[in-house]
Amino acid sequence: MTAPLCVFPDAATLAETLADEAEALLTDAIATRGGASLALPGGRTPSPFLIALGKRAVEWAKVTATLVDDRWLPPDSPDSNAATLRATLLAAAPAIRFVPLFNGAPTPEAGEAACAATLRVLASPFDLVVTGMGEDGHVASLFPDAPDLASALDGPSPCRALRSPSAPHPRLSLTLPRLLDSRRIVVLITGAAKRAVLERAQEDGPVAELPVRGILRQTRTPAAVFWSPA
Ligand SMILES: O=C1O[C@H](COP(=O)(O)O)[C@@H](O)[C@H](O)[C@H]1O
Repeated sequence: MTAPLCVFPDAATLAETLADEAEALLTDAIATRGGASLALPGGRTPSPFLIALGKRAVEWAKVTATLVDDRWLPPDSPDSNAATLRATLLAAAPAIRFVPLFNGAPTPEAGEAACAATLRVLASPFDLVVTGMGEDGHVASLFPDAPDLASALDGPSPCRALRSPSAPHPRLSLTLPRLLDSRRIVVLITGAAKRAVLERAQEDGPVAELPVRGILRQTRTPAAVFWSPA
């Protein structure tokens, strides 16, 4: 595995340590380039980190944030990743320029081209990408059982509409090349089940079987896995 595994005693320590690193990266980007950009995960695991990050003294008006993926749902849906971000980081730091993935089109397939156009005008590379991982090895919404996965693991588009028979809601996800178009990428996971998946991902096998391998194996972007037991 090229990405080191950083083990923390608990989720709170993990969250504070990652918030420290994110604060330093954003502060440096603002000082060096006048602005900073990051892409953030949905799901349940990242909330302590997003809350911790919101308490940091960053010049938030100079920060642009988007999501690594979202469920194709209106932003007030409780299952929307944008709703989670609004309830955590954006509640504490409303000056952030938030660029949602959901754009109101009836399906992610219908919204994909407009979303790709929006993403293409964002800064490249991101200063930081944080992604979660599911127990099937998916990162962002790169699900192993999504029929269109191959086109999201490779290819020029920054985002893809994806549907997984095992996941609720159709999705819009950053593609693997866009996720890796970052100065730093961190996979944020907790629990024994995900640690076991991570160990399986270190074995030989295709990226399409466990998409997290696409982050662990690459050498383009400095990567790490942050894990705590709970
Ligand atoms: O559906 C999703 O799941 C993954 C993992 O979520 P978690 O609740 O197990 O942490 C998440 O990283 C992704 O952004 C989300 O859309």
